[in-house]
Amino acid sequence: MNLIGVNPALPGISGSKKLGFFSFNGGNQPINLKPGGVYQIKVAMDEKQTLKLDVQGKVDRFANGHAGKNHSHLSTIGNSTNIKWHGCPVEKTDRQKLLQQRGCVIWITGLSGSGKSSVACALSQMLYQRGKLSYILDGDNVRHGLNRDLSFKAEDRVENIRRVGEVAKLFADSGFICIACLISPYKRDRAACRAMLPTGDFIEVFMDVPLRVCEGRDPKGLYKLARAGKIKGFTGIDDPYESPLDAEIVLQCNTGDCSTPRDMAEKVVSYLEEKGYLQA
Ligand SMILES: Nc1ncnc2c1ncn2[C@@H]1O[C@H](COP(=O)(O)OS(=O)(=O)O)[C@@H](OP(=O)(O)O)[C@H]1O
Ligand SMILES: Nc1ncnc2c1ncn2[C@@H]1O[C@H](COP(=O)(O)OP(=O)(O)O)[C@@H](O)[C@H]1O
Repeated sequence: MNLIGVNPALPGISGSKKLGFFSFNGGNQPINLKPGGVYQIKVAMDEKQTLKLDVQGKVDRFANGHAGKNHSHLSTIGNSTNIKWHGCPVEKTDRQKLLQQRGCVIWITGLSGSGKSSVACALSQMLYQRGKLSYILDGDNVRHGLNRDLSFKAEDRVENIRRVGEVAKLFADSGFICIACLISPYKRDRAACRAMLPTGDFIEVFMDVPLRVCEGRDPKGLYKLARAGKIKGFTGIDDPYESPLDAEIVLQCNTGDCSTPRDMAEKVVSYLEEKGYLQA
């Protein structure tokens, strides 16, 4: 932690005072101490002449990905004016300790029929068997409720992804491993969802399955209808899909002979394990 412009008379602090700004995960963030809270604050200078602060007690902590969280002032966020973030003492880290896992978002993108839902279900099952909590946000399912007002025209797909991204962010903040599986055809929208989360917590999984394989499966008969012109704007037929170039995990299947959804999910579990998401 690099402290900038902090009042050195820290031990005498009382009431609610903003101490200044410190660098946390790369950004300058204010620390607020609450009236009535008990804090032990150690200040030390390291060999690089950087002030070090060690605060123990109830402190408002900040994490990346909480754009617009302002603990002291009224804010305008989009069309919402005069709003103020309400912090609570039980935070993400506390929930994660309880669950013995780290909240994150596994974002599975790919064409219709590429196997997104199958991998999501296999992954959720494998995590459950290990005692890890996950929740699936499946595009098809979310369109049955929260996003029932949205169509498949470009601007509605954008809104679909934005809403699911925001919900996924909340799940991750709750400590869950949130598995979002949507076509999510536009790079920009996936990048926007990535930007909602702390670095590393958005794990993009690309179902790299070519159109001919997906079309060959066609479990819902939708490709057939799209080819017949009965569905307009179908992804991969007459609507675009922008493949990711920087996905954390690529699950490939070039032929009809693919590895099973379970084997694919295994790769995601290994990634989570390696990155420390399966422990607090
Ligand atoms: N025009 C069009 N294009 C693509 N897909 C269509 C369309 N119309 C209906 N469907 C069915 O909707 C499912 C995709 O919903 P998503 O919310 O994941 O789509 S998107 O991310 O907003 O593009 C998708 O489900 P999956 O097959 O599970 O991907 C389709 O069954
Ligand atoms: N790895 C796989 N190998 C062979 N068939 C698969 C595989 N994954 C999924 N499928 C089949 O492909 C079809 C589409 O799978 P689904 O998971 O619904 O894809 P999506 O959610 O991307 O539309 C289903 O009939 C499913 O049983």
